[in-house]
Amino acid sequence: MDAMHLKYMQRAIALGHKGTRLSYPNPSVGAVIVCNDVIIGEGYTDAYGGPHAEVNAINSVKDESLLSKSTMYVTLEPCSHYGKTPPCANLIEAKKIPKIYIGCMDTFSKVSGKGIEILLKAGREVHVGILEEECLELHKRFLTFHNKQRPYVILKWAETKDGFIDKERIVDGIEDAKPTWISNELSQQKVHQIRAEEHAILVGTKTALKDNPSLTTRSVAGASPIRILVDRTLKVPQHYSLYSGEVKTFVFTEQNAVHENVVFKQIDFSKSILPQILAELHQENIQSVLVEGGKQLLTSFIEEDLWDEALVFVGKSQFTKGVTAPEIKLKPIKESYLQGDLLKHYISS
Ligand SMILES: NC(=O)C1=CN([C@@H]2O[C@H](COP(=O)(O)OP(=O)(O)OC[C@H]3O[C@@H](n4cnc5c(N)ncnc54)[C@H](OP(=O)(O)O)[C@@H]3O)[C@@H](O)[C@H]2O)C=CC1
Ligand SMILES: Nc1c(N[C@@H]2O[C@H](COP(=O)(O)O)[C@@H](O)[C@H]2O)[nH]c(=O)[nH]c1=O
Ligand SMILES: [Zn+2]
Repeated sequence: MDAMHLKYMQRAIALGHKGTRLSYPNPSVGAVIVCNDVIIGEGYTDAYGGPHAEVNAINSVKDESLLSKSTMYVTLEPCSHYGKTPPCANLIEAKKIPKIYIGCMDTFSKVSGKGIEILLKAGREVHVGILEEECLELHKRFLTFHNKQRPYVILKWAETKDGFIDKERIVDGIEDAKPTWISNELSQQKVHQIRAEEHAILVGTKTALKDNPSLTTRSVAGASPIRILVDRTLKVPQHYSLYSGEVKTFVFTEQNAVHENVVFKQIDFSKSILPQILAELHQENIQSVLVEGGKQLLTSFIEEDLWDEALVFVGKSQFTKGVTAPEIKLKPIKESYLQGDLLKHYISS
């Protein structure tokens, strides 16, 4: 592929990343319009209900007469259906844009191939699969949500150099519950950034009991994800942070209960809870979930093969004993350093 096409698709991808989370439940698409090797328009998907990337890119072009001599680069197949806005494929056709380079197909059943069909029928030159891997990465949450009928699942934990996620610690007092910090401050800020990119965040009962987490994004600019707690018998005290009401919170339980700051969702604990939780999150239109622990909950996602990515921060300390870390029997696809902490990035096979 010509380097020029890659360069413009790269720009479209960068634009797409700007809209992540804001566009839910729409995918955050990026689009660039080029005429005579000059970018004359660009855009990304607005917050839900607002214009799609292609519309914003077309509207940003000052001299509309150039559109009939231009090329559009768009990260995802243009839509072909009437949702909150009319189909982008029809607009591209109406504006007489002759060439369209598409990053990846939209496998969402209402579009899947139909956007491309409109453009081909209109006699346009269409190329599909430019920087496809990067475009699939950009749209991973949206595509997983529609293809697998569940949110994109990211596992995350911090472990010591010798493989522990916590010290040996008995918390009966409950009042003093707080996490044992393993990763450094930079990693903790990175975690807040990761939280800001995801739609929801999930923890198990013992993590909530021992750590009293807030699960917010307080050290970065983005919004906090919807908080989700698994608490079969409602052991977590209601003066704990998860009941603060500062962020929308769901509690999956077997109990029939009511609290003004959380939504209780009853599930059947006599069978695997993960498919039930994921189905309910799908129902709630939640496209991604970050699972932050603890060991039992993370391990069940690994054993039931219901995960897509894992992020493991390895700190410098050693505990010798304590709560052992979950295990992923794969090689990381990437390793990077954050001021001495190692961040291992796994992709489910
Ligand atoms: N370093 C790090 O990154 C992190 C460390 N931690 C640490 O991990 C420890 C907690 O881990 P762990 O003890 O494994 O506890 P979890 O947080 O995984 O909670 C376990 C409890 O949650 C419920 N539960 C979890 N998974 C399932 C499942 N698949 N099906 C049904 N119920 C489930 C059960 O509750 P019930 O028994 O009521 O049915 C279970 O006893 C703490 O010490 C915490 O500090 C936690 C998160 C991150
Ligand atoms: N100990 C530990 C983590 N612990 C995770 O962070 C949660 C606390 O979140 P918050 O209350 O928002 O600060 C805690 O319950 C657990 O899920 N995370 C890390 O990145 N590094 C660490 O060393
Ligand atoms: Zn569209």
